[in-house]
Amino acid sequence: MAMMASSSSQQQQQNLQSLNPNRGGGGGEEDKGEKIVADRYLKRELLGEGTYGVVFKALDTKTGQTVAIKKIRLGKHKEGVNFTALREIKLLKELKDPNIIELIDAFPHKGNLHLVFEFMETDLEAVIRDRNILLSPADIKSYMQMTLKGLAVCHKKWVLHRDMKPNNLLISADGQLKLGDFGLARIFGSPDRKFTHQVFARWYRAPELLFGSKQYGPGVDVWAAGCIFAELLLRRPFLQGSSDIDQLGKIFAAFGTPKPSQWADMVYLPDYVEYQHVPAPSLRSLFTASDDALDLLSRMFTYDPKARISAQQALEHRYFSSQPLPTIPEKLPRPHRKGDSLNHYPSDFVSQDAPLVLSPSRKMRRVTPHHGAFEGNAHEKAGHARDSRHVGESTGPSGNILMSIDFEALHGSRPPPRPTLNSADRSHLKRKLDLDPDFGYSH
Ligand SMILES: Nc1ncnc2c1ncn2[C@@H]1O[C@H](COP(=O)(O)OP(=O)(O)OP(=O)(O)O)[C@@H](O)[C@H]1O
Repeated sequence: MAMMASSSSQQQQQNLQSLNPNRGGGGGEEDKGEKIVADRYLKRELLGEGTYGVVFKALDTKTGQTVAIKKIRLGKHKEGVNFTALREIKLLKELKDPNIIELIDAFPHKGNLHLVFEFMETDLEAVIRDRNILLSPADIKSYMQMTLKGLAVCHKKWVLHRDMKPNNLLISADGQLKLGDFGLARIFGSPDRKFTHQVFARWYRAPELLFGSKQYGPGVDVWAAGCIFAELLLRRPFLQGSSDIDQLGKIFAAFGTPKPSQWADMVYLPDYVEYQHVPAPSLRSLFTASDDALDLLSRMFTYDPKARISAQQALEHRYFSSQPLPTIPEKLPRPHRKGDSLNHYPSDFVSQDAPLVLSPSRKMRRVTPHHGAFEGNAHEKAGHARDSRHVGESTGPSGNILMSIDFEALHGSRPPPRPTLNSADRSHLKRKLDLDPDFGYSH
């Protein structure tokens, strides 16, 4: 339901005005030029660039509060933000909860939509990457509890996140974790697939999405939260697929290829391809965690989205009521200053023996330009595998999962050798996952 081009600009501004009834003036905000930001928001430094556009720090002169303004390129939405999007933004403004980042304001300026959020000191990715931070089981429990609380509130209102990953889990000065970017994927469409950001989002994607499901639900966020749980335990991203096919391969290597009895609807999904059977190793062989933690993790990683635990049920799991109780947010360890840990990798970062954090630096993630070679759904990436509808058979004599990244195009060099993943060799599985793709990020 795109807004009609003829009335778009004025209508958009009138609608956006309605998002912020406190702001004076009518539909002529763009005429005021730069002042529209300065009228209320004193622009400070650039904080970074994400999937939807740049984010800068600003001072809200009305309240004295420091805020983060996300400037959303309307790009393909040149005809304006559609009415559905406006309704959704309004809904997000009403979504107030201690574990959801507050959308304070929304307004158009110079053809961009500006979303004003409360300013947050750091994010969970920075915490996970900071080698100076020791995360106790109680700390991990606390971060997971806050993540699930935020999710449960949104799911209760039928809002999905769809882009859960550690850098979207922002942390305030008092240690509260808040879900950021909520609902943006639904409002503005899936993040621009040409940006490398998407590559990392894949690591958190649920199997039903990788198989092309169009009718997915809150389970996709719970799966992603499971990946974040795993990442907190391992201190590195858990399932780092290099393509959608490879992502599914890694999921199946970790949890076993799903049997029809586990997920009957799987075969009907649009991009379903058959994988060679791999048995499930025990979770205990992959994670060092309590029985309660592993039980919850396995419920969050349940294949059938209908059988997967909900965010609310997860909060009621005994993991959260058993000892040790979650650390109170103020006492949680955090990096000293935003970005510090990211700019100064400790020497053990490259050591083979140390737990490796394999995602690229934030800088690279923000500004790396289009690399379409990364993208495509499972169907497309299956290539000849799709023709036979049997990935395990079609990927070579050893049955290796198809690798679809053009490393030469990306980095001008061959990728480092990669381990194969659909071997059923349990004893080596954990090591294989550990070794997995440091595919040239440091190039
Ligand atoms: N509310 C906020 N307070 C402080 N910094 C923020 C806030 N929101 C975003 N940022 C910072 O702005 C930068 C860009 O954020 P943005 O959310 O647009 O993208 P991202 O999270 O880096 O990547 P992606 O778009 O893939 O999620 C990041 O450094 C992020 O930490």
